Amino acid sequence: MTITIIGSGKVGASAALNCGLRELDRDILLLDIVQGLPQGEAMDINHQLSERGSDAVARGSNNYEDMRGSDYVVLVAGVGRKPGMTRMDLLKTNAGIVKDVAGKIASYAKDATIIVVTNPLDPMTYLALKAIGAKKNKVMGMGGMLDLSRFKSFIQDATKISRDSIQAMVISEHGENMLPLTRFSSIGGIPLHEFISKDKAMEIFEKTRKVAAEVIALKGATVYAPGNAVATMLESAIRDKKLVIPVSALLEGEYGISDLCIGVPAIIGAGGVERVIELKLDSFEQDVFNKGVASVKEAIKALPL
Ligand SMILES: NC(=O)c1ccc[n+]([C@@H]2O[C@H](COP(=O)([O-])OP(=O)(O)OC[C@H]3O[C@@H](n4cnc5c(N)ncnc54)[C@H](O)[C@@H]3O)[C@@H](O)[C@H]2O)c1
Ligand SMILES: O=C(O)C[C@H](O)C(=O)O
Repeated sequence: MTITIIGSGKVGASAALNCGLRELDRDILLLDIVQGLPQGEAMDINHQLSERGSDAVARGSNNYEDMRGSDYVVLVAGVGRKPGMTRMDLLKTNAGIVKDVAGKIASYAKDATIIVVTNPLDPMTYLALKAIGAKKNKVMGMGGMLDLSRFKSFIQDATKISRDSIQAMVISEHGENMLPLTRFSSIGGIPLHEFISKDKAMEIFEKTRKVAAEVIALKGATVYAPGNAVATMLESAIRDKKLVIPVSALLEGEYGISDLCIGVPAIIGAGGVERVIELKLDSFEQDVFNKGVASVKEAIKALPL
């Protein structure tokens, strides 16, 4: 079995390290167009893995043929946003890269389970799915899983209760219309609203939506949490854990939406996206979700399909 990570920059390398630490696979292949980068990252990662007793081995390559027959592929090639930009501002540049990489995946690992990370996440997930010609359950975007980790960290900050007891959900666009669902979040199974006021919940809602831009303004990119989020999704698929996590998935009637990828809760197992879970949204939540759908729909119109 092989996990191939296409794009060995900051997030690709972090994803490889997190996969290695969890020993999700013995063979982790890092690919990139920059000579030396994936090879150097693989060496550095292996030095840490050997000290941690993990038998996973990373290798680096600039040759797409090396990914032939990979079972899991992470597509994280592309540019990141600069301070002041939205993720959607990357649409044109990254669509070209994702289309090109999707062609390689179609040639060498068409049947793989694919996790898309490149931004803007929801349109890129849709583009990859269509350009690869993969089955819809085999392609999912990583966005909500990362938003969720931020949301949980703000809940912990507000309540000072163990992160282990916090359950939360974030859906909709991984972008300007992100929807942290305070109503579907809980601590120890007890609704979040028993612990924090409505005002505090609203404050956390806004912080979750904006915090990635804050990290980018401070250090240039988000790195560790995205790498971990990718590994959590892969772990659920590889170990058939059937975690309920938010992923960008192709909707075909769920939430009244068709032919569009957007963040929704789903069961992730050996079959990939095994089931999309539909939630009954209230009017405020539905309004944000509708805006997310409209934004992704508009972006899809501009894709090189
Ligand atoms: N979905 C999310 O939650 C999430 C989180 C973090 C970052 N991202 C996105 O992930 C992408 C990568 O971020 P990063 O910080 O790792 O960027 P980075 O610049 O550090 O790395 C990107 C890498 O992609 C490589 N690349 C470009 N074109 C390629 C191609 N055709 N084939 C192979 N490799 C290619 C580059 O050489 C570079 O090494 C960005 O679009 C960023 O916005 C998404
Ligand atoms: O915010 C970004 O541009 C990167 C990524 O989507 C994130 O949420 O960390």
